[in-house]
Amino acid sequence: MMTLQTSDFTPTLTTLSLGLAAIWAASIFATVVYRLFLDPLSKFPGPKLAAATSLYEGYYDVIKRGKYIHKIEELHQRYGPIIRINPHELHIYDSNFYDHVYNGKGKWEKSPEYTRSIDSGTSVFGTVDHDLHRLRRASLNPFFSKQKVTALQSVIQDLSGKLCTKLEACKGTDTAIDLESALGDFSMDVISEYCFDTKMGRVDRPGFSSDFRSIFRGLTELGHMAKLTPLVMMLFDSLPDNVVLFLNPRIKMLQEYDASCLALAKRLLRAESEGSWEDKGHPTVFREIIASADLPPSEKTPERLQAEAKVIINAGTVTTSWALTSALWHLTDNPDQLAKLRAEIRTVMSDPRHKPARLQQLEQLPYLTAVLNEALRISTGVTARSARIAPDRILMYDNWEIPRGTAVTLTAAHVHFDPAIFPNPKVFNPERWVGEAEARQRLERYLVVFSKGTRGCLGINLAWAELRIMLSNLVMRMDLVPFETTKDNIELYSDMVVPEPKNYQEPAQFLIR
Ligand code: HEM
Repeated sequence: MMTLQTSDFTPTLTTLSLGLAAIWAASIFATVVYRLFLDPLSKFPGPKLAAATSLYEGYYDVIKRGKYIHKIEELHQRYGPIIRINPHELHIYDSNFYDHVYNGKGKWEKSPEYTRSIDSGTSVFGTVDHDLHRLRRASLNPFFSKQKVTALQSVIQDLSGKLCTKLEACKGTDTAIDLESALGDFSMDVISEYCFDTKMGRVDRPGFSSDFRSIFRGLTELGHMAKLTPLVMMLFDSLPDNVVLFLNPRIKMLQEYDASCLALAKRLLRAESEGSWEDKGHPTVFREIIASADLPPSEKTPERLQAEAKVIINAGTVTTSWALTSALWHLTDNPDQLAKLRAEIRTVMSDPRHKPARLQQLEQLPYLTAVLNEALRISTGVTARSARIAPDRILMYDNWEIPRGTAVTLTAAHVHFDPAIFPNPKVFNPERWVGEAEARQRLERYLVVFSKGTRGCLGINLAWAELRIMLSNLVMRMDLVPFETTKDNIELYSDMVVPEPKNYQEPAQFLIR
């Protein structure tokens, strides 16, 4: 009788493996050949390696930690104002072209490569399709209008007052405060109370040992890897909660927040279906979505509401707290500017502890606006490239025809540091925003920190209200003195979705005097 030996299989398995490897290599070869010679984007300048594979971008962003933003600038100097920076994306370095791509005219989609680095596609932020985005955004817009923010300013005032009182308790002590985290706690409390009528009580907690900075900055670490392959986020999302917690125990706070958003969404949906909805007079984002007559039931599931809550809190906290931290560091570094700012605020706030100024008064102060414009410019908000795609038309840049459906980006930081628009761009100079209305408006066109157009920031009015109220209360109530903190803790060094300074492991710390 014939016996079957393991070795009888060996040639077959080897042949099979080799065959598969050959098919895989051939498909990669074909993809590269297509990208380099046949793809409509192949006519655009740029390094061939970047056109052939996303690993080129990955090297700068994953291995060298968020440095593609600077490499792209270098590539523009070599190849010109429009270049292909990865197999699917064109990048333009021309501040005057920003609002040709980021605007509200015609259909604009987002690129899935970008959105998947932050969101699974269920929230307004992560929506790729133009029409679905319009529908989702329309239900939220009224809630974030200027009128609504002005009406709900007491939420911001109360929390700002609480944080100032807590900071004042450290006056004259040697407690060094991680200001970004303290301000992050404030922003998170504002958003959860303003948007969801839920108190997180982060400012109320004793002490300043906040987990805010490590959590939110840590969240962006996966972003660049997720851009390279969808598998990263799929894997991360499919991990059970306790595994995620084991890998990063600090994430607990966000898990609890996610769970409470889901519970709240379920409660409200149940109340709606039972007709027991109790109107407490404080609108919430969830209620706006549930009440929207235009959104179909599939848009009102608890999971969708939860996704919206998550993205709003993520988008609104690190950004606002970083802009404030940057403003305060630069002001302490420029005592003349701080004195000028205080003199202006004093005209509407003679007793900061007991009678803080109203938002409408603060909005009339030109130097306060100038300081914040400059802080927003130099701190630059979001560093991630957010591509826009015109799905139905050819775009023109100079004599270049950009095929329909192509991902096109400009980088906000390149505009904010363009010396032709902002001379000495690395210098904090609020004075550049003071002057004739016409010149100021011209300059404001280039402040793109909130992006522009249909996909621009949803929370811009809320952000401005927080910035004005918090900065004016802080500078009028105390002196902040940087502690072991230099520009290396503040200046943009890497793009980790949000700006990251060189000394990113150490927070910007301040003593209170
Ligand atoms: C200084 C503070 C802020 C800055 C610099 C900022 C910046 C931005 C930028 C650049 C975008 C566009 C991103 C993209 O193109 O993909 C954006 C979108 C968004 N922001 Fe803000 N943001 C700030 C505050 C806020 C606040 C306070 C909230 C909410 C409470 C918020 C909620 C959102 C949402 C939901 C989106 C997505 C909008 C959409 O896709 O329709 N942001 N933000």
